[in-house]
Amino acid sequence: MAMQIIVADDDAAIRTVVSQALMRAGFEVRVTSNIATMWRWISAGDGDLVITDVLMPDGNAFDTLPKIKNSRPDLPVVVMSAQNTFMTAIKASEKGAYDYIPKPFDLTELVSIVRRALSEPKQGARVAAPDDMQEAMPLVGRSPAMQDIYRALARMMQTDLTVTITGESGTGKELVARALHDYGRRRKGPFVAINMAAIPRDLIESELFGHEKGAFTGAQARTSGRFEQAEGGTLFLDEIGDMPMEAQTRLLRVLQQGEYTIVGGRTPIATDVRIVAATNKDLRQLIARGLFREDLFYRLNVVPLRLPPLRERIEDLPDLARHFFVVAESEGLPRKTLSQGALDVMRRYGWPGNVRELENLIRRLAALYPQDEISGEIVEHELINDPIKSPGIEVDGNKPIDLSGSVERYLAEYFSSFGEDLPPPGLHGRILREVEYPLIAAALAATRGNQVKAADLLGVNRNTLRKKIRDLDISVVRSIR
Ligand SMILES: Nc1ncnc2c1ncn2[C@@H]1O[C@H](COP(=O)(O)OP(=O)(O)OP(=O)(O)O)[C@@H](O)[C@H]1O
Repeated sequence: MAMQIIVADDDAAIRTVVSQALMRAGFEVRVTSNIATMWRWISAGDGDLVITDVLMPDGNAFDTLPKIKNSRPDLPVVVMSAQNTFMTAIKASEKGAYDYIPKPFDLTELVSIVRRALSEPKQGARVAAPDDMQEAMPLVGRSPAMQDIYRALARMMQTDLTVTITGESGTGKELVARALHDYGRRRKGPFVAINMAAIPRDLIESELFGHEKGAFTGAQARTSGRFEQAEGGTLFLDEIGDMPMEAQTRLLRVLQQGEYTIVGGRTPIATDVRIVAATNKDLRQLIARGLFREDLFYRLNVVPLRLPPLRERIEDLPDLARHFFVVAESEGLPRKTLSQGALDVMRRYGWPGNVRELENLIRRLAALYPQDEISGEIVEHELINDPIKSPGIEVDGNKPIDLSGSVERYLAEYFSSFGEDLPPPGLHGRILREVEYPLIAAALAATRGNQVKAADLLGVNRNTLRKKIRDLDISVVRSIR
């Protein structure tokens, strides 16, 4: 006997195309335009699988999902929605949906999801997570590329699988790692992040695994490592490509055996930590050059997740820009919008610094311009003057650059742009940041990203430099030479 699929959607066109595709694939189909009828059929024991829209005239399918899971735990429910956000994908998964498909969708894909759901062994009800999720949106963007990420994340939330996130700098790798933790089953445990590129190489092992008293010169007491701090939670290993070989060997052992020894210690310590790694380097290339262990790569790359650069999902730009303006507003900056011209300029731009660069630009626009609507010219001006992208300063004629004079002129213009009003508070910090950012970026560029040399050049302590790089959100690109 043919399997029966219940299709619920208030859009008649969708009901028609979906049921035709399913019937062609050999299924029996029943359609309805509302939740009440869908629930009546389900509670009567009808249907082998349900495909449902989220918003319907008589309610929200997410509210009915727990009821369905309760009365028929084995019945797979596929949720389709036009509200293609991170939260929809996560909610579908949390409420026990078998899968979530963003609209518009490909019918062939829908049919193959249905086939897969019906052929998989029944797992019974998944434990629905407590409904304490905030509706705050951690990830913004509705492009097809981000939809793929959301669906992958929704599936991985329910597992402890090791995930490696690749993507250019500023694409949101750390944010994704946090979302995996915050909405996953370890959300009650700690999230500990460690950036391999920001810690002196010879200290990485002891940072990660801790050390015994006297393990090396300067080790005055037993110290816990990040693994211990992340127990029961998630450890985010950022810039994993920068991990020294010895630390890689220890990490491999953790992944293979679930235990490690602290530096200078003997007794293995069992650990329960989910690993999420990230890199903006090509690990396969590092393997080829003998800088990364191949066996570790395979252990880490259980679930690879590639975050596309912003230029490959430029349709997300308006949503992202709006989001960052709202964030700026919540920090006390005035509300702003972008003109069509501004959006056009931004769409044409390449965004080498990805979402982080956009975020910084929006913050500058919100802080520095009095206009409510930002024009294309302003954006163009800001992008040309981006300290990171224009190392050479345009000097007219042979006039020497007078920094104080320039700042003075800038401030005069800035104040006058507010007319009778004062600029938003926090001016001191903002101006120093504006000066400090290009200064540090220039030092890093001149030393090809070598932080030791850059610290020397600037005459600051290495740790101070590291802190500033972090605080100012400067992306350090190290060139190999
Ligand atoms: N999809 C997104 N929605 C909202 N904010 C985002 C998104 N992606 C990135 N961001 C923001 O952009 C900034 C950079 O993101 P993040 O630090 O996660 O990038 P990254 O890939 O880890 O960068 P790096 O490789 O340089 O460490 C952060 O402030 C983050 O909140």
